[in-house]
Amino acid sequence: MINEVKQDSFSESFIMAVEKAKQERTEQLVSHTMQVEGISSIQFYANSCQIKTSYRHYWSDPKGLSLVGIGCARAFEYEGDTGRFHFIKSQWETFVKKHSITMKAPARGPLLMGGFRFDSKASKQEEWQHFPSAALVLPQFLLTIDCEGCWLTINAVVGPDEENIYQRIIDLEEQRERLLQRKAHSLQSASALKAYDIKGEEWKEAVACAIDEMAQGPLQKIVLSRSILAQSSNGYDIPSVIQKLTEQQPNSYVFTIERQGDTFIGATPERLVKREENKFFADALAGTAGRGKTAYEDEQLGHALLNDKKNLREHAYVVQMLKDVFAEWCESTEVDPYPTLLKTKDVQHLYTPIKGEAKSSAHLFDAVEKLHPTPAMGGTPRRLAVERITELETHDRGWYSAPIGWVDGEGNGDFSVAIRSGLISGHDARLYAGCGIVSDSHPDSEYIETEMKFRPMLNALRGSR
Ligand SMILES: C=C(O[C@H]1C=CC=C(C(=O)O)[C@@H]1O)C(=O)O
Ligand SMILES: [Mg+2]
Repeated sequence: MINEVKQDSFSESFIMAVEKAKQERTEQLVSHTMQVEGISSIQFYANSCQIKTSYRHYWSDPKGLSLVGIGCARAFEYEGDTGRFHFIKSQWETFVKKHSITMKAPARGPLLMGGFRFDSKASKQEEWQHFPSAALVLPQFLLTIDCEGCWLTINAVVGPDEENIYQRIIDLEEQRERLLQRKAHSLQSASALKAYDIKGEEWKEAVACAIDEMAQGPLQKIVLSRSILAQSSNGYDIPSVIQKLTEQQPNSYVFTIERQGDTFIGATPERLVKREENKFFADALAGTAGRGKTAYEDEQLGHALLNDKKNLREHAYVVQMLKDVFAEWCESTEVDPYPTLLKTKDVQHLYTPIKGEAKSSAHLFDAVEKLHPTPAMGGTPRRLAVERITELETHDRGWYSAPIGWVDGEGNGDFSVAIRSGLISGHDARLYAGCGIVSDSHPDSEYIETEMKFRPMLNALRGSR
């Protein structure tokens, strides 16, 4: 990897890499990171609308890390129905080794952003056509904002037969200047948003059917989701929607994955797994109540949730699964004995974080594969629940409730599960929300729970506060 830190040495690094590629007859990675000032992640994203590209990624976590990836220096994609996690892992490991990638700090420098489809075996519907079974991208431009500052990385892969070198450098430098322009993005709200229920009654019937099935076993829990369609006559201004989500959902991971003009976007409160060297972190987040209108009412609702048998059962399946999986590859695991509450603007959840120290060099993608889907997204037993989801749901989940996130050149990274989300294409936004169904669930109250879970996206699309 040719990586210079001098502020304006990108063109030198690029030329050196081309020379090396010609000498060694093999491709080279140029990755150039420099500190920048005075640009916000949303401004950067908004500026990227002037650049023609099929790939845009946004990620911000509740602790203050933001990543914006624009363009694609290399795509790692897989469309098959088995082995996708292993495929992506080995391709990225080979790439990292070949280019001797090292990081200056986690998430500053070469990293992948993207994710996976919920179920690689389920048949894909038209609306998800641009979203493969696995798709992670090394962005051409990456903005990293962390607690220490703001960095811009330019990544480019050059080959031995590279031509028009100077033109490529000029183009990249011009794009960099455009991305860093400091003019405030004027926020827009989508006017006249209309939301349509899709097959709501059918969904309740599917929930009732799952409850009946549980009486006979072996199905113990299943997460069933539904979809609604929101339409706006103006279309949507994605940077404005991101801005609303970050303002309204500070306890969530705000993300977008844009591919060929379609944008998968959301604000999820649920981490799947994070790796920091040999430490792994995961969240059990399942069991839901609404928020109160007053502090007193809110506390009452939270207290009732912490003592509600049905919600505690929904939650316990997730905690048990995380414990079992962590026990396989961690030598020590820490998990609280009782759940606490995690509150977002619209709902409160039962929450149990889990932490483990890996025995040996476990890879983040191995953890993602073992954990996905947890019983907060799929059910128990896992394989049966996923099969029944395909049969009982009437829409294609696509990337909803699937692992999305980032991984860097040293294997550190963070994946969440893409809930409280929707797929925007032109004037249409398809939103998704699901609920953990157990034997003492009631279709009508689960329906109300999905209505609460649609609110974060509906409010952000409307631009309301
Ligand atoms: C599947 C979703 O939520 C999951 C995460 C937290 C709480 C859940 C619940 O209480 O049912 C769900 O398991 C969704 O928001 O679409
Ligand atoms: Mg629930």
